Amino acid sequence: MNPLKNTILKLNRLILALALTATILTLFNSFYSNYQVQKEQLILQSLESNMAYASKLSDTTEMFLRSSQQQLAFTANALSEQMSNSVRLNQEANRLKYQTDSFNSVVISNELGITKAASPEALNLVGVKLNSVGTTEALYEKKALISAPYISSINNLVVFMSEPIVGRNGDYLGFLGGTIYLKNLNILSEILGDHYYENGSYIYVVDKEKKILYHPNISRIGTTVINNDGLDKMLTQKEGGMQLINSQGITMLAGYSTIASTGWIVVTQSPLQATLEPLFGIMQKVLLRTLPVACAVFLFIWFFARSISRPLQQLADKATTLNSPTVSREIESINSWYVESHGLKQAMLIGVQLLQNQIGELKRDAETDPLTGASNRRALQLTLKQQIYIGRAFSVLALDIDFFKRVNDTYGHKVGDDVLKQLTKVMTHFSKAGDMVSRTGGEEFVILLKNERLEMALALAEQLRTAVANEPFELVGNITVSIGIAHWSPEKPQTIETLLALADQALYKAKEQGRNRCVIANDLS
Ligand SMILES: Nc1nc2c(ncn2[C@@H]2O[C@H](COP(=O)(O)OP(=O)(O)OP(=O)(O)O)[C@@H](O)[C@H]2O)c(=O)[nH]1
Repeated sequence: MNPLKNTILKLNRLILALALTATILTLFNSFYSNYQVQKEQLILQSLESNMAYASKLSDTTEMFLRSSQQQLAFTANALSEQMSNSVRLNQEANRLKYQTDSFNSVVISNELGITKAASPEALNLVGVKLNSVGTTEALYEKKALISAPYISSINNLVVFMSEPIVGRNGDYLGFLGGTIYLKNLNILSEILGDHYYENGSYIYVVDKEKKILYHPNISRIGTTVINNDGLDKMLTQKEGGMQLINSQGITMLAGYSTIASTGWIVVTQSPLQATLEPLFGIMQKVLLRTLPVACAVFLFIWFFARSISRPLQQLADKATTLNSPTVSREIESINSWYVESHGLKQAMLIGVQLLQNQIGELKRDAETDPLTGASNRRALQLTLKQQIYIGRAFSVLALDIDFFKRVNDTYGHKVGDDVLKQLTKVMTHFSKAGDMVSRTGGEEFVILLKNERLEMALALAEQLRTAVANEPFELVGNITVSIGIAHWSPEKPQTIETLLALADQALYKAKEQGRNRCVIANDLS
């Protein structure tokens, strides 16, 4: 087992991991960016609509205040010669109170602050000297005023609007005042309350001292806003939008606008959480739309990466079986469709060719006798093994030159070598395809004959012996050989050693019997 296989990641898996990681990261990135963009968009939209709303409401309130002030101014002017006419004063007070919804109550006071007329009359203020913040300020300032909120003499939280009454000669004759009861149904609550909407959004109005003039929660009217991290900025910047945490600790998206004549600030705000509520649905849609594309991208990357890795993997597989005889053909059939894999394939093919040539050469060297070119004993052993393994009958001829020593002694070793080479040629000429001529010793040879019958082997041996005897060898003339014949058959199987020993024995007999002859071995077993 290859231990590397357990520790090193397979290219296929790496590619799969790469494709998966790339897809997930892309999906996550697109999802996250989308989420951020959508969130910012929703926040921006909410801020803008709250700003527009606050601006519109502050304009409306400003218009109302101006028109109320004009009404007071007009009436005050009309009363400049009527201060002693209590009937007329009452009429004007009632007209101002009932003709419009501008004021919850109306008072007309003289230059000493004593009430000359009041509406509604049930207040019973006529003849009373008013000491409230609004009336005192009106008497003191003697000009058109809108007061800060305060608790009135009849215990109402109010804002007091007043206009001085001036005689023809410029004498100060008193003032005409209209009161807005902040905690009761009033013109402000009508203007602002109409626009109150659900989902936690609301409108409130504060004055410069952060005192609440209008709030959908009546109990908060008249209280001072604390723990609101945005209000200070609103007071300095007059108009705009911001994210803030309100006094209840809720994150709000607020639009604000200052009413120019009073410095009051109209704030319209919506909870961040409510604003972002549609985000979940939007992101679900985004996910549903992105997912199929992401899957397609994943499949594409995976398929493409696999196509890139396939030839490399196939070449790597083949690299482990370079000694296989079919490896060249198998490498050839690999589809190397891009330059690098093609280069690798060519390099492997050249390598395999070189390797196989060298293996072939080494094999030949290892199995060949260098002098005669015949097979050596090792090659003979291998072929005999194969032959026995196949189980088909065959014969072996053990052949030895007669009196070869004399040849050497007479003509020299070199001539002896030439005789050995020429004899090998004669034997090769007589052997058929598949037969094998091998040199097993100095001047000893073994011929493997793959014919099945012993008689055939004997006949061939005789022909060979005769041919050698008739063959002229240069300088030496004629030589003879003796041959021992042994046979192997599946019916009488023998080991290689026994078979060769039998052939040698037969050869020995041939020598004994006078040489230049063929002898069949007796069965030793
Ligand atoms: N030239 C040459 N001679 C060899 C080689 N190998 C062995 N010989 C010689 O072969 C001769 C064999 O001699 P012997 O074993 O006495 O046999 P022989 O003279 O052939 O006599 P018999 O076999 O009994 O007929 C020896 O002189 C060896 O030196 C070789 O490679 N080249």
